[in-house]
Amino acid sequence: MNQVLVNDTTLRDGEQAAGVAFNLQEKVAIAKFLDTIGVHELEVGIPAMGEEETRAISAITQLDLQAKLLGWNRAVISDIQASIACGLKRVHIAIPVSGIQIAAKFHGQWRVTLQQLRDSINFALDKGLWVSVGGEDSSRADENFLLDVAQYAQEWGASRFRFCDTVGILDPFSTYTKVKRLVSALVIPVEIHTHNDFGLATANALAGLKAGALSVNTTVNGLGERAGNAALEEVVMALKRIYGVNLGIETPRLLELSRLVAAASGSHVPPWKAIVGENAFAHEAGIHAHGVLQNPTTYEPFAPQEVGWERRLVVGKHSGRHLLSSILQEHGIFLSSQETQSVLDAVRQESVEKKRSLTVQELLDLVQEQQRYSHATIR
Ligand SMILES: CC(=O)SCCNC(=O)CCNC(=O)[C@H](O)C(C)(C)COP(=O)(O)OP(=O)(O)OC[C@H]1O[C@@H](n2cnc3c(N)ncnc32)[C@H](O)[C@@H]1OP(=O)(O)O
Ligand SMILES: O=C(O)CCC(=O)C(=O)O
Repeated sequence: MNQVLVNDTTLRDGEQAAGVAFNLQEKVAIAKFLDTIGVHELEVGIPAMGEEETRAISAITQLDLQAKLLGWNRAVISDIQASIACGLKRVHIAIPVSGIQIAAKFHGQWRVTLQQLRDSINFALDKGLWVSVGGEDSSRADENFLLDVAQYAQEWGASRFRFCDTVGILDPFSTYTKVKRLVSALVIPVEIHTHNDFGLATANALAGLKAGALSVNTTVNGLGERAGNAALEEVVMALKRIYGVNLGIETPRLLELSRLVAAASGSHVPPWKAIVGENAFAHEAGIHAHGVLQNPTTYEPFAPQEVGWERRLVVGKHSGRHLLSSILQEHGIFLSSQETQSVLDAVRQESVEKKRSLTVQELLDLVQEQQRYSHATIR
């Protein structure tokens, strides 16, 4: 897996998330950031969408980024002309490959579908473009038909084939089997594109890579159609930490990138989101905090700084004496075991009332209050 390339599609599939609409400045800022941290390839948008989108894509193509830039196209010549007009040198041409999609979009006329693909590949190659082909809905396609389309794409001059689990219906085992078969049948590299409808996008992306795909589509924060795509930060960190594959991406900036995309997309990242959620390195529970105070690796898969976080130890409903004492001692407060327990009881009560963990100041206020009224406490 050492040769894996990340082709991030935050600016295309990410932006397809319902309600998400980046402006030109946001698209440019995201592209620059992805490039700066070392993401290898960016799918920057869909030139066929019209003037506003082509202006943003053209602005990105003029940045002279290190990352390779790809425009998404239907198998339609005018789409490819729009990509050329943006200054793109690489085009992705998508074609539906499942019976369901060919029936709905091409009235079941698969020969017409293939002819359109051939014509658009020819057109793009004639214009000197690098061409990738995407099998939309590959996961639901008849497997022999999928192989035929991919082999035709290769024969007609495509340089890569994208296997798409468009509606996210695969699991890692079926992804592995299907992608392996495709990889074995082709000379050109395979790219894996997964969706998160069952929460398996990252796992499936990794399974595709294990099966021999050499390129993976990701989006920052897992943004994308419906339940989203495989998250860049998850794929990069899983490759680094589970498989020992370092892609050369500057991981300490992943949090900053996540915040940039969250702001531009107007979509909050859930606190429990892997890698970039605000609870990813927060510890409240007594047993965990006790362990982390001794040795952080007891409850952390890797150091928070590796992805831009600082560790947080917070007191709340589930905290225990060790954490409480440690925080208070940092503030010069040393309580007896009985006093600690009584502050802990008050912390639990207040956390339930506030429905959150407490700030350090709230904890200190509680201690002060407990000490002031200790004479009134029923023991
Ligand atoms: C799985 C994916 O994510 S695919 C990418 C999806 N992304 C988007 O749709 C976002 C951007 N899309 C758009 O801006 C518009 O849909 C456009 C500009 C591409 C096309 O807009 P419109 O001309 O208004 O068509 P509309 O979107 O209603 O319908 C899609 C058309 O593309 C055709 N089409 C869909 N996929 C393909 C394909 N891979 N190759 C060729 N034609 C295709 C459909 O059959 C339909 O054709 P028709 O107009 O001849 O019936
Ligand atoms: O590139 C393609 O072929 C389609 C990509 C896609 O977004 C999908 O199938 O989910």
